[in-house]
Amino acid sequence: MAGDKAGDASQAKKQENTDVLNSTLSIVETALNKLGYPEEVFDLLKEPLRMLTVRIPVRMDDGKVKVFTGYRAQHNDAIGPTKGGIRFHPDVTETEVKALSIWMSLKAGIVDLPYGGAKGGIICDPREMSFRELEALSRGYVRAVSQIVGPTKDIPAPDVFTNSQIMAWMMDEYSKIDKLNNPGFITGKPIVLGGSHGRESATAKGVTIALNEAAKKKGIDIKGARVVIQGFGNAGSFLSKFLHDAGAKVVAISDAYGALHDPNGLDIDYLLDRRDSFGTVTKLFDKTITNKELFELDCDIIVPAAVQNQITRDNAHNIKASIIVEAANGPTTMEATKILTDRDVLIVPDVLASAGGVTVSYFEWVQNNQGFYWTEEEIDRRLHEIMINSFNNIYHMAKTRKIDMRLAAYMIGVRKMAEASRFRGWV
Ligand SMILES: NC(=O)C1=CN([C@@H]2O[C@H](COP(=O)(O)OP(=O)(O)OC[C@H]3O[C@@H](n4cnc5c(N)ncnc54)[C@H](O)[C@@H]3O)[C@@H](O)[C@H]2O)C=CC1
Ligand SMILES: O=C(O)CCC(=O)C(=O)O
Repeated sequence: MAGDKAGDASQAKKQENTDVLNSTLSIVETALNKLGYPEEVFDLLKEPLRMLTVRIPVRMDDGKVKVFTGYRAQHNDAIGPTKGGIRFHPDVTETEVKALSIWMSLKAGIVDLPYGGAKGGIICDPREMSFRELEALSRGYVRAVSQIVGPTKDIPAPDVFTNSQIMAWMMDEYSKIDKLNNPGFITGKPIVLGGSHGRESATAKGVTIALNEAAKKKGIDIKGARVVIQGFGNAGSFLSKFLHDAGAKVVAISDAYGALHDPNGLDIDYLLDRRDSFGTVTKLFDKTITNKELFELDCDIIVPAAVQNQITRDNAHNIKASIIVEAANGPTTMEATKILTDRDVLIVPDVLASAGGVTVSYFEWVQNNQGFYWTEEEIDRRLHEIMINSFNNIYHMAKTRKIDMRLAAYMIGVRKMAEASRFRGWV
């Protein structure tokens, strides 16, 4: 028995930590320690203030009722209402939603929005559901969480496998419950329902700005730079277009089913034309490579824009890029971050690189509240200014403190929330 236990222990030691909540908390704790906050601040921030689990019955097209499980985590509302997307994905877990809500708090801190973080998720596979079933699920989720959300409480938005149509159904359902037309309840809506110009492409635009800044630091010219992008959904597809139009060579893209590679650069406009609404395109091709092979391709820049834990200690040593810009939430493990940083690969962390989405969501909410709408040029100008300042603050802190950009981003992201919690007398 003792021998078995020793074997189990060494096995556990060998396993890489891919628990996103656990990893995030260890960086939050380090950031708070470095900023000189007492342990009680970490104690407050290590769990969402509220975590609601809901069960959503939906009558499916075959006449049977299927009950889905969903979550809404509200991390910290010391600064203002909480904000964050809703994910529809078969792999959603309570732990993942908690981690995602903490990342939202950090993003809001980094780009200095008057929000705390939140996130929602439903365990489902929308790729296998009809339009009608998806509408029923979206409306059911809003009814289930309606007590804790609202334009001055918690404002949802799109994330993986959710889009402006789903936001529209959710807004309509909330407006019925609230007996008011309430566009500020949710962001990422269609423009005709109070959506903002530029929200659909905002995450990718923010990533592009961060990528450009990182390339300047590394002395890489975007024109001709070879870029690999994982994920061809909202973030990945717009990003491929922006980079292609800027003269970069997008040599590979992927979706959940595989990847396409051409060392001479892919025909991005053709692929954009053929992708479906879930960001799937590789199924149309015979010659594909795997998502695993994708990360080991010859290239200058990699952008993971799909799901978490894609760059791990198993592939970090084989990565050839000198810049990684994290459009996805949590794509790189802590061990991989260390391996890559030691190899002088510049990692622009998710909480900075992907903050363009929530920034333009904030603009959408402001426009809904004031009932006066801005042009796309206005949105772009404001987004550029915020992303460039945020990038440079974090880069500067990383350089002066001799730490990686992830820790620097966490230090900047957590500070305002910790201060607001202190002023309120919570800690
Ligand atoms: N949509 C937004 O505004 C924001 C999105 N993000 C993050 O960006 C990432 C992508 O989100 P979206 O583009 O909105 O999602 P999406 O649903 O539009 O697209 C997801 C893409 O990832 C691919 N994918 C899904 N599972 C995969 C897997 N296991 N392996 C490889 N590829 C897989 C899909 O095929 C699709 O191409 C997520 O991590 C999300 O949290 C971050 C900030 C804002
Ligand atoms: O647009 C928003 O409010 C949230 C976007 C989001 O979920 C994210 O940044 O991960």
